[in-house]
Amino acid sequence: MSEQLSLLIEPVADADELQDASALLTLLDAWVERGWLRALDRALAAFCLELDRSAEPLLLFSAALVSHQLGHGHICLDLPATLASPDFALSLPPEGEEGSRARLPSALLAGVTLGTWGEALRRSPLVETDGTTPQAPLVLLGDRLYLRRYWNHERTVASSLRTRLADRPPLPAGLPGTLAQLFPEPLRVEGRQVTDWQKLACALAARGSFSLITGGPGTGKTTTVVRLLALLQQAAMAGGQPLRIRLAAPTGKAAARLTESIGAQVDSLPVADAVRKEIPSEVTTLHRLLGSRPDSRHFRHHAGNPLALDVLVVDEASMIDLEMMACLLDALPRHARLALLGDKDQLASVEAGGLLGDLCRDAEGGYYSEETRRWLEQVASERLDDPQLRPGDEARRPLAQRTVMLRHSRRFGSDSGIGRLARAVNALDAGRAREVLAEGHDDLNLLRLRGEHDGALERLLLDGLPGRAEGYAHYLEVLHENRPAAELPADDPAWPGWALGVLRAFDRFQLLCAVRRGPWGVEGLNPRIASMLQRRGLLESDQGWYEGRPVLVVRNDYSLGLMNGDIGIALHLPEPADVPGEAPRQVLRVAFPRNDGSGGLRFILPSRLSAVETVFAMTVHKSQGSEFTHTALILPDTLNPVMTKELLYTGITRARHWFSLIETRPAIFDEAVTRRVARRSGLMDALEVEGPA
Ligand SMILES: Nc1ncnc2c1ncn2[C@@H]1O[C@H](COP(=O)(O)OP(=O)(O)OP(=O)(O)O)[C@@H](O)[C@H]1O
Repeated sequence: MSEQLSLLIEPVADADELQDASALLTLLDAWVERGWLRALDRALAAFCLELDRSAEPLLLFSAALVSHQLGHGHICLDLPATLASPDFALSLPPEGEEGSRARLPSALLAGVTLGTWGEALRRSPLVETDGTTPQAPLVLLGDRLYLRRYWNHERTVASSLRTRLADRPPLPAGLPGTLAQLFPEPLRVEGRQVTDWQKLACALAARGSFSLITGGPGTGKTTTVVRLLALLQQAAMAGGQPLRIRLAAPTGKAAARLTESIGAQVDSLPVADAVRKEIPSEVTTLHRLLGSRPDSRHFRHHAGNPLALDVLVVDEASMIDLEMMACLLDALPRHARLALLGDKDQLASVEAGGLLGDLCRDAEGGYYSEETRRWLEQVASERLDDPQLRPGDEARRPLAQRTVMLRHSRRFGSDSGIGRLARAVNALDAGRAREVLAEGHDDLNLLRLRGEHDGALERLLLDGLPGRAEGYAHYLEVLHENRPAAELPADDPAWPGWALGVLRAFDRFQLLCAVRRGPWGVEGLNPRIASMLQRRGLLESDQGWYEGRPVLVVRNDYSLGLMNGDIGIALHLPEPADVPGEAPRQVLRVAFPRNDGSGGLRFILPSRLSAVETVFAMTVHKSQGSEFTHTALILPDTLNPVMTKELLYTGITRARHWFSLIETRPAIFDEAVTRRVARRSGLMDALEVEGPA
């Protein structure tokens, strides 16, 4: 054991890292060695000490923590939240090290108060507090400490949104008539006429140059946006000038899914063919839209070279991080309309600063001003009498006037087990969630494991829910049973047809994990599942590259056309024969969907893939933007900071038809339901005035 580690494990009674900079750096070194901090976090503290040799240890510690928080998706260090519960707020000890006896942030911060912390930061020349030290690497805004770059991003986003929120572009001509044309029938849910939020969302989005449409799975976000585009395009074409419309999503997988669902919806729009033709169904990734350049954080499109478009719709907006949003707003022409769609209750982006949850803070209550409410009721012929709605004031809540929450799920109605469970979890109601699990819904399945080697796990993962839902044996059976004859030439369409069938079959089941490490994390379960499948005779091997290995791309690779989140499967495929007439040689290649809406595939040699992981088990974070016919979520047997209701909600709502919850210890689920992600940013403070409307 290194000397630094032993220092950690035996807490030194009078060691006070907050009195001595070198003691602090030694402690940070030890945290880096344990994987508690990134080397980058420690380097920032050291850099601050280089800039100011007399920097106080508390300042250095704060710098390391700001950087650490960025790695956990928080764009700033929230001082009061950190002091209230240091270890939870900082996610230390990290996943897999629960119960560690190491020195914890709570021990270090025990004697620190909000007052003394703020004073220490304000005393430092490295912290800007009032705009007079533009070179300072850190910025303190109220009780939030930022790295300057992220503070700049937050300011860019806030100021661009403020400008857009104040815009009143000309209303599309004949708006009430077009709304009635696109929504011909009043909305009835369970026999009762209710407010048609889709129609209201179209109206609000047509009114401004920025709008937010949030809703859970199947609430009609895609339907709404297609009708919005029809509305805008019909009006523009009547004026002789079609709009340039672009659609985008944060990941390739989400873009592919949306391309498919938008295509189907555009076909059934009640508008003239000419209008329908001017509504695109191809959805691109944000990186492609902005023109990403290899090895650079900068995009081809920016304020100096704006995007050539009039309307931009971005789906799965919960996955957009702050930096991407800043780049997007920068590249958006001043006159263009932007609509963001997503589910505010999902986990935010892994990158720092998930925005959607923040921006939709008021969505539940509506907070429409009297003027907005009257305009909406008039233009859409709808009544806004939902008891959840609260009155608002445009000056205090300008964003609320551009936000609509869709409230009726057509996929998960009131009797759907998945829908009921998702709603209970979302409401942080553990008791209700337990009741739903016990109600015996056909689309829900609860498996409580009796120990690590309970055979029920293998049965569920391989065979699914017999007679109802598939497990992993299914796609391998498709692989083996539908394999084309070996003598078919390499260019025979049977090969891509087979590969596509295997990929589709794989989509029918996915195991999700809350954590990466340990026996119940992806690292423990991936090799276990491969060996289960090999023992069944469904895989030829469970090591290295083998036929049937499913892989997840974990980094964009523009040269191969692969995006983070793409899933491929290794298959033996024929090479063109060297000698005509000879049987083709079989080579292992990985089949990936093209994800461009074409339904095509690309086949890549395993040796060319550098950033892929086996994906029998996938983290919930990585599953965002995807849906699987049967989704199983396995929870670990210890609680850790990632276990929150957002994680559970995101996992549950990845299920299209069946959801299985696998518990390794019961209390973990109940505990996690009551905990929520506290993302800290100052964005809403910059946009809206807190307090009663
Ligand atoms: N106004 C409507 N009238 C009839 N059917 C609708 C309407 N809105 C939505 N649907 C149907 O409900 C289903 C879900 O709608 P949609 O795909 O638009 O929801 P979504 O919120 O985008 O879903 P997801 O969670 O998959 O992103 C679709 O089958 C769609 O055709």
